Amino acid sequence: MSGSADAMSSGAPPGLPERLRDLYDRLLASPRFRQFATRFPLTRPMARRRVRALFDLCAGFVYTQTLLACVRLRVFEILRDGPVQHDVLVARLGLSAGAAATLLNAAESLKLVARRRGGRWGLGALGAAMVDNPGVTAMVEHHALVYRDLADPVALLRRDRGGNGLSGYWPYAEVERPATLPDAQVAAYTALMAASQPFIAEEVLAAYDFSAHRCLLDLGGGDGSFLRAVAARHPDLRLMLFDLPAVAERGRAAFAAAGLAGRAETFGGDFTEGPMPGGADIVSLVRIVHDHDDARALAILRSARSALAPGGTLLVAEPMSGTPGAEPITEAYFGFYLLAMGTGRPRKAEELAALLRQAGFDAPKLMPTRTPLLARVMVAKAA
Ligand SMILES: CC(C)=CCC/C(C)=C/CC/C(C)=C/C=C/C(C)=C/C=C/C=C(C)/C=C/C=C(C)/C=C/C=C(C)/C=C/CC(C)(C)O
Ligand SMILES: C[S@@+](CC[C@H](N)C(=O)[O-])C[C@H]1O[C@@H](n2cnc3c(N)ncnc32)[C@H](O)[C@@H]1O
Repeated sequence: MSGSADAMSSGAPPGLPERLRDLYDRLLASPRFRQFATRFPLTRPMARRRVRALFDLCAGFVYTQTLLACVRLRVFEILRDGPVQHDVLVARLGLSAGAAATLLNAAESLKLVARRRGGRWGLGALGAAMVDNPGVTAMVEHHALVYRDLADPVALLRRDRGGNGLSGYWPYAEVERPATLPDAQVAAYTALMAASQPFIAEEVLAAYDFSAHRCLLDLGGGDGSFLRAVAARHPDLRLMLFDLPAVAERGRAAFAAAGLAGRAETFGGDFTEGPMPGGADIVSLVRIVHDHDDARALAILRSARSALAPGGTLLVAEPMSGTPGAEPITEAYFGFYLLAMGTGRPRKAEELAALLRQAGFDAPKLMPTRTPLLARVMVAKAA
């Protein structure tokens, strides 16, 4: 991994004066120097790492599509209970021997599957993480739409706001009155959010202890998946869900199906306008603020503030810019994703904290999360 970390930085030794850094960049950009560095034994390993890192950037889509093929052909499900003989696997994939070999060799190189003794295939280190991981599986499928918008990245950048597919997938990002959206337009994204909620909820629950609270209001809470995850850990907590009417309706049905109708209330409306339901001593905004430009984000935070008495708690959970080690995820992935969606941007913790203060919250504090690249958690108090 050190190779790719090295390639991630500009490569110049840290602390190098700007003038020398310019020189260093010019050296690296020179084809003659690159040829020399590839020949010279002491620089050759570094040169190889750079070639590999650049090749990975060139080939990323092929790696992605290898994963998609494995998901669609249910490779991880087939291998979940143990290694399978090559011929049996090929038959279950329904591919020719040659095509199956191409897929399996590619998947092996990407650590999705692994060769096992006796001509069998088992799960690779990364393939194992795909087993019973419906959130990531759903995202892999969802990326077909994301990459359609990114097929012409320059056109997307020139348009500046909104792709062709994603802004329609998240219609609240583009319509004037999102509260009027019908069920048909919220169903797909609500299901995607529900499927991917477990890996966010786990991070939040490990970072913040809800046991001191009586009632949690989740603003933009989707079908209530986050609230149900918190409820499972905190049996005495009352739950309130606020989302667009069509989404809140899905939440109401899901609470009833989970036997939580007596503990959970649902509210349909627009969280940029209010009014907000009262009675909560903690409000959560999970994967919400980064969806919106500053003015709307501020309106949502003010709504959250209006739902709380002074001293009440606000919890914001989402991926944030400036997370060490997560730069390609926050800057490249979520940066482009939100550009294609048409509103919002990943914010640095300090930028979020400034918005929170503007909206009437004090003492914003970043709580350590186990996997900050998936989500960070900021907590603040209503002033
Ligand atoms: C000693 C032994 C036996 C082993 C030691 C080795 C060891 C420690 C192995 C670790 C094994 C392990 C625990 C692996 C765990 C792997 C996990 C949990 C992997 C999880 C991966 C998660 C991924 C790839 C998440 C992807 C998430 C995506 C793509 C999210 C996209 C979100 C979007 C598009 C959100 C949209 C919402 C919006 C619109 C922005 O608001
Ligand atoms: C990215 S999803 C996050 C859902 C959920 N919090 C999660 O993390 O799984 C954003 C949510 O905000 C809701 N939303 C968007 N605009 C809204 C508005 N103006 N008023 C209320 N809810 C809104 C959407 O319906 C959706 O459920």
